[in-house]
Amino acid sequence: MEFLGSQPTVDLTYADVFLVPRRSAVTSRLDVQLRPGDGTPATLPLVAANMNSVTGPRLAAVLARRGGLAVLPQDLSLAETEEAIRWVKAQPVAVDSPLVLGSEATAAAALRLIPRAPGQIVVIADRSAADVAAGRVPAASLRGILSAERLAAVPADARVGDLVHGTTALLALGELADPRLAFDAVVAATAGAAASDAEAAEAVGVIDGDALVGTLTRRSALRRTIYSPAVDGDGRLAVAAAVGINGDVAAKARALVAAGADVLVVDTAHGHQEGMLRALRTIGALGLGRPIVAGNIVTADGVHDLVDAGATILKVGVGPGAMCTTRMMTAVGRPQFSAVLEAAAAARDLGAHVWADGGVRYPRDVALALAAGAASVMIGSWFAGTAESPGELLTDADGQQYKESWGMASAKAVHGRFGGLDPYELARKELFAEGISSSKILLDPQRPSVEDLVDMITSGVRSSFTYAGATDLAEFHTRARVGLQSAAGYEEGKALPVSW
Ligand SMILES: NC(=O)C1=CN([C@@H]2O[C@H](COP(=O)(O)OP(=O)(O)OC[C@H]3O[C@@H](n4cnc5c(N)ncnc54)[C@H](OP(=O)(O)O)[C@@H]3O)[C@@H](O)[C@H]2O)C=CC1
Ligand SMILES: Nc1nc2c(ncn2[C@@H]2O[C@H](COP(=O)(O)O)[C@@H](O)[C@H]2O)c(=O)[nH]1
Ligand SMILES: [K+]
Repeated sequence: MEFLGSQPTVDLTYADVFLVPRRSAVTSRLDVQLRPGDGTPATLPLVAANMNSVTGPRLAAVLARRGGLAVLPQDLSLAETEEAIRWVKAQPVAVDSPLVLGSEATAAAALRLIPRAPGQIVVIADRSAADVAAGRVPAASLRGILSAERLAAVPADARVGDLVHGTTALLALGELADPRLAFDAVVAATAGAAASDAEAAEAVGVIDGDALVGTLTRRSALRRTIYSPAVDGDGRLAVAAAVGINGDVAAKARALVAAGADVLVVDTAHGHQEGMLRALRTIGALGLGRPIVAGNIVTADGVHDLVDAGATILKVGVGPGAMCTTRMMTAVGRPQFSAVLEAAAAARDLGAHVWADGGVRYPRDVALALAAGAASVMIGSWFAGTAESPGELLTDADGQQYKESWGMASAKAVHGRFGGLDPYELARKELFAEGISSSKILLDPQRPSVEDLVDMITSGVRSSFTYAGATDLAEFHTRARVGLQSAAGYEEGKALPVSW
């Protein structure tokens, strides 16, 4: 990366800078390759943050299916994390995991599972209690597929079993191996289907033997032709898991890898501290054979010390997070663009990589983090406002759907993490909150799914690469030319939703 004009003398964040277009030989945005090349199985430079309001098994599976990676938070118990990893590993790679409801469920119950928005579907099946407990969906129990659009048009207490009409097209998983042919198969199977529920009519059930294993819509079949899933050595969806720096770090790291975690993230607010170095040496000595991400840091010194202790990827960012009050509480941190730039340069010299963590609100911020040298970009709050994040889907007084988010150093998170301690120890921990305890993250009605956000972000970033004349991340790192802008320059870049 180079600066347009002279090297800046103050630290910068994403809003301070812009990318300059330059002569390009890349003729199509679809020729761009977004692999982070950081030693993880990810094929996209996107990571979902290890926050309780962001990453759960459902979001992890959906993101990995498109090539991103999600980090299960360290606040889940070991048993919960192992169960989450097992669930992700059991999900289909080529088709979507089915969201299943019994016929007796109401439309309101279905709309707590999926938002009232385009592209959202639910499977209706009459399963036995034993099948429900085992997570099995016998193909014979399938009653049909309903879209959120249809569910939103009926009374809240309508039984979903009464709403399914006609038969759902079924395709065998074995016939869907080739992504391009699978798209055609979905189109052929749904052509001319009854259109009382147009969106559901464009979805197929996918069976393997006598079990329903997934669904596929035209959109998900199209996505499959564009993205490559992030998978482990056995071809199962990849997932990362976080550990803190306290407690029996070795036992937890070993257990997470034994459960199938593909990447370990050692995470604490102040990553450049002895406790972190100790934890990294302990984990390194186990020889687990997994990429080790560590943070958070914002300096080249931090990179040197953490890599020396065994980290292969550095998580960079102190204070930029949407739920984060660290800068206002402590004055500590660093504007994120400069933090990533310095850390990435130091990491490159050591053969290590950087994840830019926090402060991403637009696709441009992802492009700029990559321009600064990051291999991948971690997103928290933005992904909290999606159908797949773990929180309950809520509706505010204006009818807008939202989910709650909170910081991992907030009083709420600290209370959850240390609730088992005696009251005195808990009270001491609660003195140091550095995050927001409750925030409302609206679902974008046009982009309710994390996949919709991935589409939006990657299309922006692919385009950034071609403006810079880069076909892959390594070229983007060298070809990106960055200029400084005023606040007015930044404002000028925004679209105008109403006239002035
Ligand atoms: N990226 C960011 O800007 C930030 C991120 N976070 C996130 O919040 C979560 C919780 O992290 P964390 O609060 O570190 O909790 P942890 O449970 O990981 O514990 C942190 C440990 O470090 C010690 N410590 C020393 N100095 C500090 C400090 N300045 N801030 C925090 N701990 C310190 C603590 O001791 P003692 O409690 O006795 O001081 C404790 O032993 C993590 O996911 C973290 O990434 C939190 C803040 C900033
Ligand atoms: N200082 C704090 N930082 C926090 C807290 N919870 C999470 N985080 C950090 O934010 C990023 C995600 O950033 P976002 O802008 O995408 O939401 C996350 O990965 C953490 O590093 C907190 O309570 N305090
Ligand atoms: K902030």
